[in-house]
Amino acid sequence: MAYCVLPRECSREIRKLGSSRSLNQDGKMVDTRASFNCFCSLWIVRPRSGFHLTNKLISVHENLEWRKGILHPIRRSLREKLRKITMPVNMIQDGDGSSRIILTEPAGSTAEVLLYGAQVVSWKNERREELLFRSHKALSKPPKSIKGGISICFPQFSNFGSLEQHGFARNRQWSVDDSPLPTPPSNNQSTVDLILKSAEGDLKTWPHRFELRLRVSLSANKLTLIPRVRNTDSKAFSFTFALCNYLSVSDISEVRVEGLETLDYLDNLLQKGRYTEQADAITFDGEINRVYLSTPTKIAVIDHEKKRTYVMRKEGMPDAVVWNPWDKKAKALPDLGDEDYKTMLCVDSAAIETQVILKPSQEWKGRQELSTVSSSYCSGQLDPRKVLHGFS
Ligand SMILES: O=P(O)(O)OC[C@H]1O[C@H](O)[C@H](O)[C@@H](O)[C@@H]1O
Repeated sequence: MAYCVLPRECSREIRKLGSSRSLNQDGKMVDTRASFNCFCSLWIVRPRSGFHLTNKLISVHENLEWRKGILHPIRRSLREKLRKITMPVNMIQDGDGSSRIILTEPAGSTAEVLLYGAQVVSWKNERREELLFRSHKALSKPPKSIKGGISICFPQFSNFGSLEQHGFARNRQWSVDDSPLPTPPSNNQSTVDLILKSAEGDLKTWPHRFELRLRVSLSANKLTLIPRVRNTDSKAFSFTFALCNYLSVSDISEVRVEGLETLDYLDNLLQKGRYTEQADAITFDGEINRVYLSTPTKIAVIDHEKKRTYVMRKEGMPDAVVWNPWDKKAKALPDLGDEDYKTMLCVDSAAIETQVILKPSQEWKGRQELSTVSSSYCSGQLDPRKVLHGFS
């Protein structure tokens, strides 16, 4: 059984495709008692409304349509029409009871967000290439979040405090936010707003009432995350925060991070001691686990082998964490494949060194934009001007 959120604007187009029938798991038309037109005009189709959708319906938004009882690649004329309308947000309830939201946009890129932990577990470009790493040994069952994607560290980053590693927000069930940010999402952007409110159980370990919101927006070649924390308590509280981004890279030995040179960092491998980065750019030949402090708003992760550069822009999160476990640590981590360290790099947006302090009713807001560009070479060297300044 699937939940499916359909945009009202799509209904006319889908009506043209449809009949008063639905699809079964094999993509074959089956009779339904109600009319297809009718449920297309609803925003949210819930099981209790009597309509049983299968995940195949989602395929409409993945450039497939059904004709004569089977799925076909979508016709260009229809695709053009769908391009002009706001893109849909689809929520799927999987067999194991977990819920995932699929974001799509006209150029063809997609993202997947779990309600569990508000974790982004997939971001694919228009060529269907996965841009986020996911462990081969990821434990995908709650209460442990999946190792990979983008996870929320709140109210504590890592072990910088007495709570569980990275805080509890990534191990809680979130909901879709029905009072989201007032600014409407812009055109050709697919957005979902999620919320986590303090629960009685968590007040025992972290005695502060809060609302944590996350907006995830997908547009062509760009994934934007906007976290917000509101103090709904009667006393002030403080927290650390991070968006833990597992980037997929072709070979960690060929990766270089620019934008962190000359900065001070706390080295988690050396009792959080403070050091100054001496290298021109960060390259990798062993375990690294550092919190770079007061970083610029733009950081580039250059994957030489793939000729792809991730550009990260961030606001409200002055620090940046760089983590790769390398071979020994990878082997010791139960939910990471032994060789996985070669194809991943964590570069996190974070607020760690200076805790965020919120008085009652105050709100903190961060923003992170991830995009990719093709890396260019000039006599075998990367042109840093292009990477850091030329692709806005
Ligand atoms: O394995 P996780 O709990 O998801 O954490 C993954 C990593 O996140 C951050 O980058 C920390 O600096 C690391 O110390 C930690 O191991």
